[in-house]
Amino acid sequence: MAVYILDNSEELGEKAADLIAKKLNEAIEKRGQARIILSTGASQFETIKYLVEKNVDWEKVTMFHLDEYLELPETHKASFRRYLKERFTSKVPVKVHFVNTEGDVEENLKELTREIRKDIIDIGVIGIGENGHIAFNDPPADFETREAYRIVSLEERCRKQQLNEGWFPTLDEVPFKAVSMTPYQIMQCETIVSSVPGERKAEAVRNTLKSEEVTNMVPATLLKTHKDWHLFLDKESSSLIDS
Ligand SMILES: O=P(O)(O)OC[C@H]1O[C@](O)(CO)[C@@H](O)[C@@H]1O
Repeated sequence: MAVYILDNSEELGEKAADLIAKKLNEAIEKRGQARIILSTGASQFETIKYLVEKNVDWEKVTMFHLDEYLELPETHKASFRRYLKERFTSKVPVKVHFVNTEGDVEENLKELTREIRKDIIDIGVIGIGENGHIAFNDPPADFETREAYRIVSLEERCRKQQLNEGWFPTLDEVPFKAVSMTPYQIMQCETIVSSVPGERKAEAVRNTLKSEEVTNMVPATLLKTHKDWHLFLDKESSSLIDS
């Protein structure tokens, strides 16, 4: 595990993007292609903004999508497909595999699972929620399932976070269910980079780093057992580490 503490979210995003681009270029050099998983949310704004400016042969990169709300049209401003299209896939010519929640979702997930398991994933860009979640695996997260994706229920704190971030006008409008990559599948990435800026993440960061055990009540603790996990914090998100 490597922890980097930057002054602010801009510096955090730039440094995280540097590392992600380096890993993508190493994979392209070695295997002729690179495969990346991207997460979304306000915490990933700066990382993705700097990432698309990096010197990478993007045509050799395939992007997989981490999680998505169920029953939310792509036209909704909270749609993660919309987010990724606006901020990433419209800016760099990558191949893309979205979590498609239109039509037969189970069938779509089977197809996505076949695609993701065709080869290794070089890098997972995996944010951490205020409740310590990774993707939409809220506590208590299922660390056991070997599926790649599954349909999950969202806990109240996670839904409130989405409201507070301004993605939805009322709590009632925040979906109760989502498709999420599983913790098991996340852990298959060769490298994991977590960009976690901001004061509202300070508690989750402290709980993740301080917990002596891996616990599904703080799902991000699982990342501490990964062979190559890089955690990018800023002054605010790291403010409770020593408390
Ligand atoms: O950026 P946020 O909204 O704080 O979310 C943190 C993480 O949680 C998820 O959004 C799921 O809510 C991930 O995709 C994201 O990186």
